[in-house]
Amino acid sequence: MRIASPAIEVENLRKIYRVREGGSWRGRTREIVALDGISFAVPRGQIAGFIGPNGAGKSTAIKILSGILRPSSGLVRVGDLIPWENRIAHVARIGVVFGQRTQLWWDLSVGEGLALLRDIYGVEPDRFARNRARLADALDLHAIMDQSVRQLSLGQRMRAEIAAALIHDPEVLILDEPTIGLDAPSKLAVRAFVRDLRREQGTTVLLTTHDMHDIEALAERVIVIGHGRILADSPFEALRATTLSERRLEVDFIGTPPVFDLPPGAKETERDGRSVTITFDPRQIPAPALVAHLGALAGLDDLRIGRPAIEEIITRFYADHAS
Ligand SMILES: Nc1ncnc2c1ncn2[C@@H]1O[C@H](COP(=O)(O)OP(=O)(O)OP(=O)(O)O)[C@@H](O)[C@H]1O
Repeated sequence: MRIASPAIEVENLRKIYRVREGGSWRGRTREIVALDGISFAVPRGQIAGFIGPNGAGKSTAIKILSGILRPSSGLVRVGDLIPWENRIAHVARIGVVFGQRTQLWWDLSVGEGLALLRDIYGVEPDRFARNRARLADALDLHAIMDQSVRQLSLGQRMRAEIAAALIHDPEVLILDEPTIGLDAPSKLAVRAFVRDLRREQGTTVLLTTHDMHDIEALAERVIVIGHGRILADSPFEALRATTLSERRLEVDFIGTPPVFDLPPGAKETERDGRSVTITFDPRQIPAPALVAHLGALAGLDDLRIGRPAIEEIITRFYADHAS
């Protein structure tokens, strides 16, 4: 049996930018190593998060994957094609959404823009009609089909951008900050759409975002990049587990909290009015044992166990690898 090749393969990818010091053509050149030999593969049908702090090299990698930029060395295959060598065949197989800039034409209506893309990609009329109707339903575009892109709200424009990226049924969708600047309902709509797309069409998705809720909602796997290198590549839950096993217990008392001892593995980190926050390592002291220990205290009113927020996990992860 032939094992299907991954949708995206990246091997030892390097990109070095050469910039002139001081901007003058006579100045000395300086090298910026944006990608320092990254490797990863995304299997067909997976949603992979691609994250990292500012300047990590994400945009550079995405530009190479989209065929916009040539690497200095290394190998990339997207659906068995080398993006910068087979540009025309490559763009027919991928869809790209850049949250920060539009791919549509400002002066055309959404419908006209989709028709232009039909001609550019050579999508047959039947398939175009089916895709247009499906995307208009799923992304709620009917009311804005005749409106020019210039007049759209950011949320409407992002929905139109996603439709434009998918009108030709690409196998791979690259999303670069697809929820940036959107309000909460629009973010939820984009996430729900991407989830359905993967389930119904089996599209492979590479998702770059600084919104960790996008990652938590969508990515089965997270590739973390920093200083042009892969820092981690694992299921999101594994990243959470290796980064931080810490849990938090908030304890409210009816009056002023008493002073109390804690078992090993737990420590008091905050006292505020009637509440005390305790952080603990569940490998040393399981939550039920800690709760039982506190249950004996007088004046106990309420207990809440929580995990650190996802932003905190990622911030600590970046900080641990900052050198
Ligand atoms: N055209 C360019 N010329 C020179 N240096 C560049 C160029 N584009 C990016 N760089 C540099 O390469 C490094 C990686 O940048 P890149 O834009 O890929 O990072 P990023 O992870 O996308 O960051 P962000 O989250 O801020 O968008 C940075 O040091 C950046 O200054």
